[in-house]
Amino acid sequence: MAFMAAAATAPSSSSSPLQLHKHAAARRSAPALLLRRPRSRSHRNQLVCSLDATKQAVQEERPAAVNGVAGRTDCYGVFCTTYDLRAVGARWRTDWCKRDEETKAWKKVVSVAVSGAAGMISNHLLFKLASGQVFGPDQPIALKLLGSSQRSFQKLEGVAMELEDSLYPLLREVSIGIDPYEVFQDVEWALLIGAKPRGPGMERADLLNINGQIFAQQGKALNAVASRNVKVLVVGNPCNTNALICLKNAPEIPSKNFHALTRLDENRAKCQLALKASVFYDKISNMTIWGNHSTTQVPDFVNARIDGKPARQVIRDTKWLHEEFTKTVQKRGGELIQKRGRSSAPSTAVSIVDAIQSLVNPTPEGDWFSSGVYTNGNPYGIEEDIVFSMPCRSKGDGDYELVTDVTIDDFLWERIKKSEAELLAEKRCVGHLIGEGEEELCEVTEDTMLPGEQ
Ligand SMILES: NC(=O)C1=CN([C@@H]2O[C@H](COP(=O)(O)OP(=O)(O)OC[C@H]3O[C@@H](n4cnc5c(N)ncnc54)[C@H](OP(=O)(O)O)[C@@H]3O)[C@@H](O)[C@H]2O)C=CC1
Ligand SMILES: O=C([O-])CC(=O)C(=O)O
Repeated sequence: MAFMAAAATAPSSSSSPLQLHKHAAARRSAPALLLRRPRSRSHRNQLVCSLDATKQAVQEERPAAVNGVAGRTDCYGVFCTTYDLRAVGARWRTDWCKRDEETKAWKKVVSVAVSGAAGMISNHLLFKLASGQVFGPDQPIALKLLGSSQRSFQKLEGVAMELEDSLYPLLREVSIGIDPYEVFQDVEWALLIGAKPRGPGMERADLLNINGQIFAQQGKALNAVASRNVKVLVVGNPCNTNALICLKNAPEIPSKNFHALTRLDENRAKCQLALKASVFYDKISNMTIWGNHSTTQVPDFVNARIDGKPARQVIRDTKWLHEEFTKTVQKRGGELIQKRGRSSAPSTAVSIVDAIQSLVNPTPEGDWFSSGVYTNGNPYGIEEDIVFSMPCRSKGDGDYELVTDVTIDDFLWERIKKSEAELLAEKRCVGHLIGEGEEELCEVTEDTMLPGEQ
């Protein structure tokens, strides 16, 4: 794993951050006064604004920065840059202390792991995370980027360099690696995006198996090294079953902390209702996606509201609701792939932001959001022990409760059961990954499709 540090409050220099680092490293052999860039506000206070700063800095100095090599925990780049205070001068010291004043209200750094960090979705998401858009403008962040192979390590370095060059003040640390046991150390959030796409000729069962292995391993790693209250959002497909595999392999982490992303589907459903009702998106509320993130998902127009009124009072076209709306949402991902040639990435990143924000902010009164969550005592009569998208509310503490005041009519129920059956079939395919039987029990149905597959 390699470390980098945010350039935002680094001293000004005509060198690039990487050059700056090399310069600092070159100076290291001289008995110069070196200061490693501190990572937290309180740490920075100690190092920069107190009289003992320089002494302590010299004691704390880490080994020379080295460009990252997979499997090594060396650091490079501006995140682990050492600074020569005498060279930088008094003016910079003053600025830093002033900045420290400005950041007094900052919270403790939140540590967020992202797998598939060199992929398309992460390409959008990481910059939203680093900017403060997700966790808030007073929330410094450490990003831990996970790739899958030696080959992807170089790509991760490129991603890290772009983060470095973005000068985000809240980005306190970036580390990259390919070993989940290293990358997930003490993380408070794990956004599991990395997964293999289904290749030509690959059976659905093969995809479940290949990606399932990834999520079994990552579940084990989270179980071993992550924060005991880590929140896990599984994006990589098939995300519901991957989330199930992940949580089953992490028995020491509450199952309730695991989510499969169905927020993109919720956003798509809101968009379609807004379009049909000719209202702005923010008028659509109480939108549930039931079930699997697949073409069997059930976008719920029965409980959805438009401008506070039941959707069916505003949209009188029942045929459209039953047929077109449902199918459009179910197949939106596939349609997009046909038009764009690749699966949705920016809108998925936005929906990941929405999903996190729904957990870290209180849900607006009377509203709810959808998430694929573990069915353990659910009030709807859905089979237990699967990951199923359902309506949730949060107090903003990272946790959620299921919403109980929903109506499930025959139309919804019939479709919910179909999605449930699909998830049960997927679960039978991954029995060997969750300690419940053999792969041979796998029988995938025609309906078992990702939104991107048609
Ligand atoms: N739930 C939802 O709503 C949606 C889910 N998705 C799913 O999200 C996933 C990612 O999509 P996208 O970013 O576009 O895909 P990309 O192919 O662009 O990126 C996937 C990334 O995952 C990495 N990866 C593969 N295996 C692992 C592993 N074991 N650990 C860490 N990283 C790994 C790959 O890099 P490398 O192999 O080089 O490490 C690659 O960088 C897909 O499964 C897609 O189907 C997409 C849209 C919506
Ligand atoms: O199938 C995919 O990879 C894309 C996907 O999940 C979606 O767009 O909803």
